[in-house]
This record gives sequence, C-alpha cells and structure tokens, in this order.
Amino acid sequence: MRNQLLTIRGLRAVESAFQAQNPGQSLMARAGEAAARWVRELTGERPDPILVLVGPGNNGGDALVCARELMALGYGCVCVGQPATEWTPADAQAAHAAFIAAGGVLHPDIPETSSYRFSLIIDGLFGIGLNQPLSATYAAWVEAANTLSLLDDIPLLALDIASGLNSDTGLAQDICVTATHTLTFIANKPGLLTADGPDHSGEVQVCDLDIDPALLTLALDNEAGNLNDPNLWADDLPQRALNANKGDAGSAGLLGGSPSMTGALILAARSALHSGAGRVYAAALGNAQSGAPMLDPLQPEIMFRDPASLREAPLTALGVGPGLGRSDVSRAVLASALDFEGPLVLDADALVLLPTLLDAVQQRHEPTLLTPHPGEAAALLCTDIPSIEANRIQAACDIAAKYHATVVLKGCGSIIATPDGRWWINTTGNPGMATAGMGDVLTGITTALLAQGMAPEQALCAAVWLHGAAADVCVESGNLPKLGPLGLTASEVILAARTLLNALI
Ligand SMILES: NC(=O)C1=CN([C@@H]2O[C@H](COP(=O)(O)OP(=O)(O)OC[C@H]3O[C@@H](n4cnc5c(N)ncnc54)[C@H](OP(=O)(O)O)[C@@H]3O)[C@@H](O)[C@H]2O)[C@@H](O)CC1
Ligand SMILES: [K+]
Repeated sequence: MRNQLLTIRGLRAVESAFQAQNPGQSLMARAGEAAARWVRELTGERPDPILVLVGPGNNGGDALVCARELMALGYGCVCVGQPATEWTPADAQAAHAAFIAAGGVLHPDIPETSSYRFSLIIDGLFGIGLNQPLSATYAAWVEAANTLSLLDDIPLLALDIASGLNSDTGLAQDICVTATHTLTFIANKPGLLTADGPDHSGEVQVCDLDIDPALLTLALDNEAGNLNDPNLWADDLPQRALNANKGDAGSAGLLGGSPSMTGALILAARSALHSGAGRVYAAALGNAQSGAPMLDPLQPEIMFRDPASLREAPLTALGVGPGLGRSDVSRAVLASALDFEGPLVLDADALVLLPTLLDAVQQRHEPTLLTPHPGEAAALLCTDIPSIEANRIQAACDIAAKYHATVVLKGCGSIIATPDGRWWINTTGNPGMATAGMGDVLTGITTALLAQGMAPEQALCAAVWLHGAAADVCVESGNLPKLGPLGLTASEVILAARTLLNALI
C-alpha cells in the first residue's frame, strides 16, 4: 500500500469507510498522537518551546491533539489559532475542548518572537480541505513561520500537507508553507510529489494511522495512482542468455538531427547503445553535404543511415524527434514514421508537429510513447504551459487518452500515464537535469528498452526512473568528484544510467 497515491476524493472515501466500520473511533486522535511521537523523535530533549499554528478545520484539530500530547510530556507549546465555533467540525471541536481542559491556551496571534526562541514550528493550519486563497491572518502566520524557519534554521513540520499546497495537483498558492518535513496521514498524496510539492514538503513521512489495508483498497477509487518504483518493472528488464547474440537484444532506430541539431540525435543514439540495444541505427535529416553525420567518432558502434533507408534496418523500436526540427521535411519524415510497425517513441519537435497528424497517430496498431516537457505538452493539448502545470496528472492522462499513447509528462515529479487513465509519479531526479540534452537521453533509454522487448508501460516507467536516479547518483554528496547539479551533462547521465540498469537486472 505504501506506493499508493490518493486524491482528496479517495482520502475522503477511506475516512468514510473507516467511520462506518469503526464507529466512535477517531482518526484525528491517531493523527495527533503520531505527530507528537514524530516531534519527539525530531526534537530529542530540546527544552525550547514549540510554535503550533492551528487552523479552523480538522488539520487544526490534529495540531491541538499533538500539542496536548506534547504538553503532557512537559514540552512548552505556544499554540496560535482561533477558538472553535459552531462551524468547527465535530472532531476538531472535541480537540479544542480537550486542549482547553488540559490547561492549554490558544493565542490570537504569534507572540513577539523576542520573548521566545522556538525549537520547532508545527503547521496545522490547513490540510486537504484547503479550498480558497489563504485569508490575510493565515497568510501572515504562514509568512512569519517561513521566515522564522529560514532565518533561525528551525524545523517547520507540516501536518498532512504544507498549508497552501494543493493535495491533488501540487500547485502552491502565492503564500504557502515551506516545510522542512511533512508527516502525511493515511497515504501518500500526489501533491507532495509533483509540481511545487517537493519544494514545499521537505522530507516526507507517511503515517497510515494503522488503517486496515483491506479497507484502504476497498475505498480506493479509480483516480488513485502509484509511485514509480522498481518493484513494478525490475523483473521485466532485459535479460541476456549465456548464448545470446546481438540480434536477441533488438535494434533501436533514432531519427532526428536536422543540420543545426545533430547533437540531440547523437545523444539519443549513444544513450540507446549504453542501455543495451544490440544494434543502434541513427538517421539525421539532410545529407553529407549539409553536414549530416555519417559517423560518431566517439561511439563508432552507432550505424548511420539516411532517413529514407533507416527502415530497411531490422528495427525493433524507433525513436523520433531529437533535433528533428519543425520544417516541412521534418513533418514529412514524422508522418512516414507513424507507419512504423513496432513501438514508437516520439519526443521534442515530433511532439510539436504531432497535433497536425492526430488521425495517423490514433490509428497506429503498435504502441506509441510520448515524452513531452510542459511546453510540448501544451502543444499536444493545444493549450498553454500554466494550464498544463495547473494539473499535471490530468494533463498527462488527457494526452494519453487523446493520442492513444503511453506518456511521460516530464518536470519535477514526472507523471507517467496510460490511455486507460492509470498514472504514476516518478520521484528520482534533481534540478541538475534542467540542461540541454537530458530529454534526448531519456528517448534513447526508452527506445532501447522497447527494442529489447519490454512492454511500453514498464519500459517508460523504467526509463524515467533510471534517467532520474542516474542524475541523482551523479550529484550525491558522498560521490567525489561531484558532477552536479551545476554543470551536470547529459553524457554523464548516460553512463550512470548504464551502471544502475546493470545493478537492477
Ligand atoms: N481525511 C481523513 O480521514 C483525516 C483527516 N485528518 C485531518 O483533517 C484534515 C482535513 O480536514 P478538513 O476537511 O476539516 O480540512 P482542513 O484542511 O483542516 O481545512 C478546512 C477548513 O478550513 C477552511 N478553509 C479552507 N480554506 C481556507 C482558507 N483559504 N482560509 C480560511 N479558511 C479556509 C474550510 O472552510 P469551509 O470549506 O468550511 O468554508 C474548513 O473550515 C486533513 O488534512 C488531516 O490533517 C486527520 O484528522 C486524520 C484523518
Ligand atoms: K498543514
């Protein structure tokens, strides 16, 4: 269950199912107690008071249960929030009453920080119920908490999700808690892992509140997704028999590289070669006179063809797009590639041209895989980048449905989606990957895994994971020389991905 990602609707369904099965039991008590245990682990014996921000709903209730538990253990808690009213949810009303009965005091505002030196801040303002922009008072508290955390290096712990972050989309409001840690309840949430989520959530820990996993499964709706995890596809990675020959490992074709962009094609081809394809063929637009490469001197294993004769090679997968360009010739080459009777990966300019070839791509009988970044995704859906980023999961699913394709929407927390509406979030990767050529490397890995016989869904999940994990290995602080994030190159990621791939088979 750990890998499941629940939407707000799914979480509410779990909550209702739990209440139906366990009348009178309070999930809030479990959440608040778990939060108090977590605080104790993080603070050790530090005597300084803890600042607890308490919101108007059940997230505030969690915070008050947590504060009451900590006070009983001798922690000083400075709780800031508004008293319960008749509109406060019942569980939260009970948490307010128990807190006051235990001698707790709710301050109407954050006290002068000169009188305190807080050891920790707890954000219990808003959780999954946030449904409007933060009002002025709450916004001021969030800004104060962020400033204190940053300037005084104080841990800022979000209960369930950072206040201001949307649990389904990962979109942060203009004013949003920047947590150093998040303890999230019941299950992991997409909003913690994609878009602005990782920047605002810090280190995420999932606490399932001891909910019966069977109940969780029953209550899941078809909106739920999963983390992209090697357990999903590691058994499907290509294996080599002792008696293998290069024909058994497939033939990957790469097509693109218009005259000013041959590097993109070469990177994709090198990447396919290092990801295990038995043969790699590359075809650049143009001819020898226009500067199209006929050899990669650093990787002479790659066999160059002209675009017209590429399909005469025994290709078992084809990748089109790196450096393809957007000319009439590029479009004609793409249109002809859509006939390829095998798995087809489309990237970069091929994606920008694809809306003009919608019928042809929809009519393909073999798998199609699309690897857009948000700009290319906007082109595929004929919209703009903010609309894509407003709901990355929806955008990935929409592209998959429209083009009958398996899709990865790249970016922070890449989303992999299938035409039947299933989706995964990938958590490997780092900002060092924001550099030219990284996308070409992903195209090469994906095409190579398909060429070696992996199914589209598994091949794309594996390629996206390996691509990000390879970049992570390159920037890990224990590694010397440290290759990034600044100055990390796509070529270095190719080599690290090969090492990881071989460690997994
Ligand atoms: N799911 C579960 O099973 C469990 C859930 N638990 C916890 O409950 C949390 C969800 O609680 P929740 O539904 O009460 O929502 P929450 O996030 O506290 O905020 C809603 C309140 O804030 C208000 N409000 C909203 N936006 C606002 C704004 N911008 N500015 C001002 N007000 C605003 C909103 O107003 P209304 O919509 O009524 O107008 C409502 O009053 C969840 O994240 C987790 O921490 C745990 O106890 C364990 C089990
Ligand atoms: K919160």
